[in-house]
Amino acid sequence: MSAIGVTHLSKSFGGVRAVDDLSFTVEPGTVTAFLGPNGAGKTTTLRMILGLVTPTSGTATIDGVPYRELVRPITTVGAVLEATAFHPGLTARTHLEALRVAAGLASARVAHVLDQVDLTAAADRRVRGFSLGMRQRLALATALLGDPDILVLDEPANGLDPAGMRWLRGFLRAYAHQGRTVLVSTHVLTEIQQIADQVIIISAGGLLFSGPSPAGSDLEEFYLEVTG
Ligand SMILES: Nc1ncnc2c1ncn2[C@@H]1O[C@H](COP(=O)(O)OP(=O)(O)OP(=O)(O)O)[C@@H](O)[C@H]1O
Repeated sequence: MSAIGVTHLSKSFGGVRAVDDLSFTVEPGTVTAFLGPNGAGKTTTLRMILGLVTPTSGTATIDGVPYRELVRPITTVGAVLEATAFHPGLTARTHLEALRVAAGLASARVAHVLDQVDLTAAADRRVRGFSLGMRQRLALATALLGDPDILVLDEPANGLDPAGMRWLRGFLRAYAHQGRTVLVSTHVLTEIQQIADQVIIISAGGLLFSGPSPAGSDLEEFYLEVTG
C-alpha cells in the first residue's frame, strides 16, 4: 500500500483553484520531493493530506485512510509545516513534554527526539531566543515525537545553515533507508537532488511530472524544463 495517496484532489478558495484534480502516490522507503513554483498548491496539498484543509473534491489518504480516520495519527505521520508557531515563553523541552503527555507517549521520547535533531544543549532555553534553524529543528523534533513511519515536511531547510542542511539530508536519507517515508516540499533543488528518489512537480494546482528523480542529471535543469 502507498504511504500517501492523493486522488483527484481539488481545492478552491473562492475563485482561486489552488489544487486542481491532482493525483499521485508516495511509496514507503522513499524520499519524495514535492516541487513547484510559488503558488503552485504545494502547501495546500500537504495541508489536505494532514487533514488541516478540507478538499473541495477528491481524497487524500495516509496508509490508505483519510488523516481524520487514523487511530493514532501522531504515531503514523509527523509534519513540519511552514511558519510553525511555538509558545515563545516555553523551553524546547517543555514544549515537547506537553505534547508527549497529551499524546500519552513514553517519557523517554522527549530526550530521544531532542538528541535526534541535535538540540539537547539548547533544550532548556526559551524558544523566544531560538534562531530560525533552531526552530526548524524543534519543529522536526515535534514531528518525530510519536516515532511515525511517515514524515511530511514543508520547506524544512528554510533557515538551516550549511551544516544543518547536510545534517538534514543525512537524517532524511537514513529515515527512508529504514523503510519509512518522506514527502518534502522545497525550492532548494540542489539540496534535495542529493537525496530524492522520486519527484512530483506541480504547477497551477495540477500535476506536471511524477516519477523517479532524474538520475545523473541536474534536477534544477529538469525542473525548469518541466515547468518552463
Ligand atoms: N487560505 C487561503 N485563502 C485563499 N487563498 C489561498 C489560501 N491558501 C492558499 N491560497 C492560494 O492558493 C494558491 C496555492 O497556494 P499554496 O500556498 O498552496 O502554494 P505553494 O505551492 O505552497 O506556494 P509557495 O511555494 O509560494 O509556498 C495560491 O494562489 C494561494 O494564494
